[in-house]
Amino acid sequence: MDLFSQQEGPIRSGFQKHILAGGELWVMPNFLSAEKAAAYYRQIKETINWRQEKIKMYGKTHPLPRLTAWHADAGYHYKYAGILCRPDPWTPALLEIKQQIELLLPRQKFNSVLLNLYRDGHDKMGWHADDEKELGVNPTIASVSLGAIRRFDLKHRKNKALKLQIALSPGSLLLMTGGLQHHWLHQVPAQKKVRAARINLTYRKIIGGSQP
Ligand SMILES: O=C(O)CCC(=O)C(=O)O
Ligand SMILES: [Fe+2]
Repeated sequence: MDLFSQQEGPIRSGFQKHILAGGELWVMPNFLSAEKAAAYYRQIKETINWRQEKIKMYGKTHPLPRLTAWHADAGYHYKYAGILCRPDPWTPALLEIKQQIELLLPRQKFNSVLLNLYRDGHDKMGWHADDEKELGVNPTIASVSLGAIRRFDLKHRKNKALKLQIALSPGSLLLMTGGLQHHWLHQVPAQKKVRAARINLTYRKIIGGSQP
């Protein structure tokens, strides 16, 4: 049994299945055409109210090394790294992309998206798992990449020999599901030679809308 076990044919064959040690990672490199990906990149970069969040570590505050935004159905707040995100409403582009992903995954509906803007190769995201309790057990997370190609690394939490590096190109769709968040960590490392910006959209399903 895996994410596409009841679904043969063109949808499944558009995906590369990468790992299966306790979790599943699927990549569809050509989810969006190059033209569509470029148009969404421009549109999203310009229309989103990007925020510079700060995190507190050892009593000191640091700016997050990327800009972020949180768009969701009304009432779906999200808390990570001590940051409380109040939802902004869906924009047409974010909703359109969500619907295109849901066509591939008929049993999965998302109610939120976390946006990350890596302004250049200095911006990054450290090792973590998307294992907040609001996502439930074994969540399916759908991640769309736009703009610059960046590296995406995964490592198994216990078995140091299990690791994977992939390049996420614009227009690609990556799915993380099964026990992946439980058994693996992921990161987007700095790549200081990269000059261009990258936008990443991670669609999620938050369980139980919470008011702060
Ligand atoms: O930028 C990416 O590809 C990863 C983003 C991510 O891991 C997250 O938002 O939790
Ligand atoms: Fe993540």
